[in-house]
Amino acid sequence: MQFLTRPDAQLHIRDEGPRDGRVVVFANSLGTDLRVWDQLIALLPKGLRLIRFDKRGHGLSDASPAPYSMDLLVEDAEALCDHLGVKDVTFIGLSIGGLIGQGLAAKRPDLVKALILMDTAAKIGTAEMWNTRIAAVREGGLLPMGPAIMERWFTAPFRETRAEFALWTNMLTRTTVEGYVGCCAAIAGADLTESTRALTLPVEVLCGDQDGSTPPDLVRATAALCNAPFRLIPDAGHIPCVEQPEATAQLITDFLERTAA
Ligand SMILES: O=C(O)CC1=CCC(=O)O1
Repeated sequence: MQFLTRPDAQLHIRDEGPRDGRVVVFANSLGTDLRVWDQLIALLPKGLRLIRFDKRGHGLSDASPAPYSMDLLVEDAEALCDHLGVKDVTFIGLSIGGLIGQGLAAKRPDLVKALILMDTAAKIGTAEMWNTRIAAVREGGLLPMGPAIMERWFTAPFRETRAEFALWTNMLTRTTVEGYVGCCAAIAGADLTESTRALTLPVEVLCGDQDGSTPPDLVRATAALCNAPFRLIPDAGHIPCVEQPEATAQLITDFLERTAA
């Protein structure tokens, strides 16, 4: 078991692949843990060093008391890279993980040499929307809102035909309330428009064509903000790495080839 000790929490991490391989760091979405990358990672080229982590209150990581700030979540990712002694990483962030990636690339250009933003934006939703969700989760937990969230995460064919769908629902609804609302608060307070506009590293932006959480037009606008190519992934909702791992892995592989040292 690998972990990172932060002042107020132990974070579960996974660091796999050759030590001298190109480093790729993954950051998961709200309500998912590092297993969200399992199928995708199996399809990536061999020889990469693949680093993943569970955000606070997600997966096996400790849930420090909410609320969290985006600065804190970016510091967690920064501490992870510093702890493992990696620089020049390619950072792949899904949804809130993409916000973390944008924040880290702006704060520590020495750490991040290339960025893939998946189903994310420089600003996601409004503070009012997130505060409503925080209140609902504090009141009733995650179980009641599971079905509505799943409709945004996955397309109807995936929800209706794939036996594994129930397990992804479990992943969401078993997320700790503290970790979930803590991350909602971080999203509510994050507007990275200006710092993302100023990014100069290679960026590519991907989005499921049926993403109901960060719809394609929102994600496309963030790609335009940082002059990055935007690619739609067909037949996918908010979590293309689960729903379309082959297509997503191909796009990532192409990006890695284009940005090889
Ligand atoms: O819960 C959702 O609707 C999806 C989501 C928004 C931000 C994130 O990380 O996931």
